[in-house]
Amino acid sequence: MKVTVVGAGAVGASCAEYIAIKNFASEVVLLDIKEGYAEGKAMDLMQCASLNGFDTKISGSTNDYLKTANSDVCVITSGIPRKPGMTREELIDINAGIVKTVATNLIKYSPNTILIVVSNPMDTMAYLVHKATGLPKNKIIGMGGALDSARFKYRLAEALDAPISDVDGMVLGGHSDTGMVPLTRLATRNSVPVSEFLSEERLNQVKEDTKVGGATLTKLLGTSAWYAPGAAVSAMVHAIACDQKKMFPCSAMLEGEYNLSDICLGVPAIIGANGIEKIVEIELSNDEKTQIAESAEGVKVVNALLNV
Ligand SMILES: NC(=O)c1ccc[n+]([C@@H]2O[C@H](COP(=O)([O-])OP(=O)(O)OC[C@H]3O[C@@H](n4cnc5c(N)ncnc54)[C@H](O)[C@@H]3O)[C@@H](O)[C@H]2O)c1
Ligand SMILES: O=C(O)C[C@H](O)C(=O)O
Repeated sequence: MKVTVVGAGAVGASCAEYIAIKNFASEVVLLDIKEGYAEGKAMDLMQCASLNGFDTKISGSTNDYLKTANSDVCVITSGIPRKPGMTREELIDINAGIVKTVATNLIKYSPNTILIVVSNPMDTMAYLVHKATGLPKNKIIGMGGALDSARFKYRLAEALDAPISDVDGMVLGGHSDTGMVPLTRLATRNSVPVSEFLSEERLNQVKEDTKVGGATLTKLLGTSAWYAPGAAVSAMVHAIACDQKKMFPCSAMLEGEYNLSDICLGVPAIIGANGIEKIVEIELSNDEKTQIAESAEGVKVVNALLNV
């Protein structure tokens, strides 16, 4: 399994590190536009190999896409992150140009690759990659819901005073401060609905804290987060590499599912060797359906800013 990660910044390097530590990929290529940066990150990461016990070969490239040729999976993390006080949507002008160029370059050398889109505003960037590359819909996966669900579980465990491994839950909808739809109704602690343990008010607090998870970290860090984003991407790459058929909420191109079309939005999907192998349509309450529809409206407004 050969994986390329474009953008050797905070998220890209974290993603490469987690992929290597899990030892399922033979090769990871880090590519960045900044001269020598990806080579430096790759060398630093390779010097962890004997300490962390992995055999994955990590190499760096300054914008030379030939080195990415025949990648099975390519991850796009290139672009600018937000600063405190900004929304993800404000990144569109700069990131759309970067993501479009990067995606086009990647598929020139790896026409059969699966692309995982991370750069923000992610749902719109995934949509742009569909329009720019014409790859089949199973081959373009937007990463957002895996991260948002991990944050949801963190907040649920905090509220329950329980270990995170006791908790399960999922966040659908757009990867934005207002568009996320944490499914509190379906969240459980060891199969017991969390509403058995938490008041409606506390659950609403969990929901709100989850939705602003990225903004909270951006305020604390001065730039956006990277450890959990990197871990979320590596979990998805792992599912592809090992054909796990694991269900992740991810941004998928919809063609009628959830009554939506021509939009990439966070929905549950089975991820395996063929990328998005199935979009899972779960029964939602009327209130949840409304929230998903509103979330989709928000993403469509941002998509309309693209020249596609
Ligand atoms: N979808 C998610 O859940 C999620 C999570 C975290 C971050 N993000 C997004 O990921 C992106 C990266 O965040 P970060 O914290 O790693 O930023 P960063 O600034 O640390 O890294 C970005 C890297 O991209 C590189 N780059 C810029 N233009 C490029 C090009 N044309 N080709 C190759 N490389 C290029 C930069 O040189 C830089 O090293 C941001 O847009 C951020 O908002 C998304
Ligand atoms: O919050 C951000 O801007 C980055 C990312 O989308 C995140 O959720 O951490």
